[in-house]
Amino acid sequence: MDIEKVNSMDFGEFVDVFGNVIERCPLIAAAVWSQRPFSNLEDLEKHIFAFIDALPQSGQEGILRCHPDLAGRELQRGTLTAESQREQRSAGLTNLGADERLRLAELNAQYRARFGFPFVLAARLSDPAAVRRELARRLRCPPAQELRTALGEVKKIGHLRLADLLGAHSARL
Ligand SMILES: NC(=O)NC1=NC(=O)NC1=O
Repeated sequence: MDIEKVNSMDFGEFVDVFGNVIERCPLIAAAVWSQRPFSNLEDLEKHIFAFIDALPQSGQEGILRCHPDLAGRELQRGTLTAESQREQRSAGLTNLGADERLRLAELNAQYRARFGFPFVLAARLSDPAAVRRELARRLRCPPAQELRTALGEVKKIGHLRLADLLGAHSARL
């Protein structure tokens, strides 16, 4: 899909296509649509990220809370979005042993209790051991710093999903 096609989309089509670039936050695509035309993938991505950066902290935390836990209940129940299912599978999280899954659930619960939002990490770039290591490490970070880190991961996930949608596998992360 080229950027001319993107710029020609009406509101409904644009939100249909880009509504899950940021997990379960179609409002972001809806808000960004009115800023078209976009010069290229990077420009579209820049507008999506600028919307996130401009939100108050409560809004940013709301975006994080739209993310399903890694190897959590939604994965077990099969209620993940298609993108999230693919990402979690590619990270090797769909066939963990019971003990590994329990360990992650405990760490996720500790993380959520401390920060008030779920642990978010671009799973596609990761694997079970790295997820556990990062979760244990970030659990000890100061809240303000952790919010920034988590939003950075949301952007990495968004970048990868956009690149898939527009077929431009840009190397930059
Ligand atoms: N809590 C999360 O990090 N969730 C996710 N990361 C991904 O890359 N996909 C997800 O669903």
